[in-house]
Amino acid sequence: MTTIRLVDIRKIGLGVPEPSRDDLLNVGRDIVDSFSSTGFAYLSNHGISQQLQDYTFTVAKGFFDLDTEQKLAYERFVRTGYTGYTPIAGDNSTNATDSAAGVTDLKECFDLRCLEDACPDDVAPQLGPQLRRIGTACRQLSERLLAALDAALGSGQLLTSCHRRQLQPGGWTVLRLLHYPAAGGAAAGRCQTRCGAHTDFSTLTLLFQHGVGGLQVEMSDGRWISAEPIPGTILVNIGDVIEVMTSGRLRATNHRVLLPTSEPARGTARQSMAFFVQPDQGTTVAPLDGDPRYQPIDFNSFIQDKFASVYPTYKESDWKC
Ligand SMILES: O=C(O)CCC(=O)C(=O)O
Ligand SMILES: [Fe+2]
Repeated sequence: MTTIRLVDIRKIGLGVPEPSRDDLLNVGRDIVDSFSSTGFAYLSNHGISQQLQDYTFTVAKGFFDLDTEQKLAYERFVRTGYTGYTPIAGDNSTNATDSAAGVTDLKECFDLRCLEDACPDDVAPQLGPQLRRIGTACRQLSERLLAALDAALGSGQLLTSCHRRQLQPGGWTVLRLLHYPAAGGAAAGRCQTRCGAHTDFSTLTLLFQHGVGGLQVEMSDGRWISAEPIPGTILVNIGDVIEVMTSGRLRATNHRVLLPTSEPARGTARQSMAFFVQPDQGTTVAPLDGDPRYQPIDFNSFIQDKFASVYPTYKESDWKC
């Protein structure tokens, strides 16, 4: 049976001041090995402290527990730009893949695009500072992972050099808090799933799951396997960018979070956090080997088309950070 591998990244984790080239290559190979079977890997000994993660989920919960009107004052693409709050049914993942368009996600989110962006300080004073703290750690870790992948894929400094603006003006990387409310009784309304099946539009995604599982990953034979949270690990997956770069040798894998059908799981809320590592503005992504089956992607247009397909409220205005 295929399972998602666990990769010990201690030698390139944030506990090490500067990883050696050999360690980047060796850990990169282990990660690529895991990606080639499932598109995912659990990373242990990454160096992002449990306390930092736990407190972020506590602060996030405080924000999501606010009144809807207070959260809607920061509605993404309506009251704010790329940093902001997405209400339930405001972003439907499945629409990006066309496979089941019209399916509505029972989730709400808060995204941070640039560290200096305004956050809801009046109603959630801890949210901005905490997102900046964990966002900075995620950026540092992703820089290590990109360097390891560059070494393992033989791409020189290609990945490293097109992700220099993470959470800064000119970058597309984003940190997203997700909250899937309890779905007991009528709460689910017209929502049919927690997060519809999709691939990520990212290069890589770092996913933090807060205790409650439900994430599933599609294998190449069409079976879905569970990606339950493993304490102390971060789950990382490939997005569309790496699939194009490697001409499909590494595939961006479909994944989803279903609404549980039975109690008490249905009545239990779920929280997660995703750090979507995405190329800087102005990047064109092309297959490393020039494979003509994969057309180069202008990432600015690519991501805006994706936003337009998942966000009913998306407008192209002001995409510069
Ligand atoms: O909440 C999760 O575990 C998955 C979320 C996800 O896949 C996404 O937001 O792209
Ligand atoms: Fe995803």
